[in-house]
Amino acid sequence: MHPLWEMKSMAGNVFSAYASVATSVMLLRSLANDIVPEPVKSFFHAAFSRFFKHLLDRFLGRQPTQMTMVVDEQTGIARNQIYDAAEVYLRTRINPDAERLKVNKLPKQKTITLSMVKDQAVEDRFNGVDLKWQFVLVEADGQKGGFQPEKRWFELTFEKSKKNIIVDEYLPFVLAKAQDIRDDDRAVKLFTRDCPFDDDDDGGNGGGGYWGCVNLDHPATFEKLAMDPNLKRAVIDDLDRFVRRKDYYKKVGKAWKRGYLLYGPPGTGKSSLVAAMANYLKFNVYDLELSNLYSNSELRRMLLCTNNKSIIVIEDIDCSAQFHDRDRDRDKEVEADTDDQSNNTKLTLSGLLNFIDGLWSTCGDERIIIFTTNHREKLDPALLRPGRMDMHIHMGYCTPEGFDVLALNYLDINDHPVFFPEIKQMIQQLEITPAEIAEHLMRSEDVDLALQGVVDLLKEKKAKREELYMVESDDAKEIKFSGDVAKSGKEKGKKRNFWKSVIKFQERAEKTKEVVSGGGDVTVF
Ligand SMILES: Nc1ncnc2c1ncn2[C@@H]1O[C@H](COP(=O)(O)OP(=O)(O)OP(=O)(O)O)[C@@H](O)[C@H]1O
Ligand SMILES: [Mg+2]
Repeated sequence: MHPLWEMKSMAGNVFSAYASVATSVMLLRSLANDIVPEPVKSFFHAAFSRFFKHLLDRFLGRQPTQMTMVVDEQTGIARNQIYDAAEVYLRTRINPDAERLKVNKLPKQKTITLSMVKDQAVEDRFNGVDLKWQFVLVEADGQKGGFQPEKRWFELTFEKSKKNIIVDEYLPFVLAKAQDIRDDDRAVKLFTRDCPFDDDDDGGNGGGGYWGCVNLDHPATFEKLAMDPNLKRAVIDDLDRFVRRKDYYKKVGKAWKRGYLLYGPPGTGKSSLVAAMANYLKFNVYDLELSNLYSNSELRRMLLCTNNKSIIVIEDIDCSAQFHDRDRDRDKEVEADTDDQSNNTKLTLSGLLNFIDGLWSTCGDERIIIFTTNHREKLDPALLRPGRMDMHIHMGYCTPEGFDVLALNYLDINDHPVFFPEIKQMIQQLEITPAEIAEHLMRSEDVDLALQGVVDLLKEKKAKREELYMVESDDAKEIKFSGDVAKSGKEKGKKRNFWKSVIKFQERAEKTKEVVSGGGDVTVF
């Protein structure tokens, strides 16, 4: 056959095949039209068109359909939480090789932060979805008529079909992550009643008018604490368990709070342990001085003005004279109740305990309450009852292991061939506090001189103790109270308030900073 005829007949075949397929499709369509209900039809129609569009995009090498969400800095007059969270979160996503970055540090921030510059983009990936954030900034403009303030927003671009994942999972993830980062960077605050400042500008009601606060820049950490390693581990584990058990507390119907009683001689690190706990958990500390309070209602008001994620510390609970006899307290309350003055009863132990157990249980999360005492034996049994304080922590005299921690902390040394064995041997035989040793370790920058100071201190102590033994049989009691413990100032009622000294120290540091930076132009508050 002539090739031209051959082509013609092939074209004819193709045409007739196409015509028959088209007829069948039309037939099927009209059949389907009659049988399949309208909603099902439109569902399949949308699904098929999406599928074919996707195939076509793939085939032509086109990007799948993207969508962009605009995250404005403000929503109306309020700040947009997603914008703020994105700003914080994206710091962790910025490519460190970027050619331009913004660098910031606020006065109360602990670390320097990097942030995006105008038009910078940051890529992210979440559950297999690729995302791109872009920071857009339109500078303030006073040229064309009215003043246009600076406008900032983020544009978040991703594959359109993943919108639900972004809204339901990714953005909540960004919000939570940003909160974690903020918590990490947050300076721990110390609240006391008569603090001269109130620099609590974080928008919370942590002060509530009753408390003044400063940043707690105390360097205490668990690593620096000289205490029994097993006990230290147990305390850290207990804190970890406490903070991660929110749901558990809810399930068993218990308030999410925990109580610790720290006891031991003066200078063994009880207050330092509280500061270490606060730094570890990033919880604020409220120093509740009971001697300043006169009624249960005042106490209740103060406690209600404390924030979640906080430690309330009541130092030297044994020194609060009114807290010795609970029965007497109860009698007083009954009297007051009959006078119809129940809200203004005198401050009592039962008032405190009731508040901790009752009212407070229903308002407030993640609270830790810590009592410290030098004399556990003097405490009201109500405080010691099992279940009242969840953990009793004994801070004891310095041990050889404790000395290792102190030497590393104060002198940066792990060992010393001459002094270490001698010091450790004497420490084992004596009752000496970490505070006393720390004080001597700080006396010189010269390692040998500092260690020699500790040896002299220990020898002196040893000699005194031997002297004490020699006369003990005559009149033990009298001699004991003329010894070191009595001279510590504690027994004489001149106890130094740890938290006030922290504030004083920080005040002094601030003033020194002003002198250095202000060239003599000092402002004294
Ligand atoms: N266990 C310790 N580890 C490290 N340093 C300690 C320890 N105990 C005391 N110190 C040092 O001694 C100082 C005083 O300790 P701290 O105020 O914590 O003792 P305390 O037990 O609270 O005493 P007090 O019963 O008098 O309140 C601390 O600032 C710290 O430098
Ligand atoms: Mg103390």
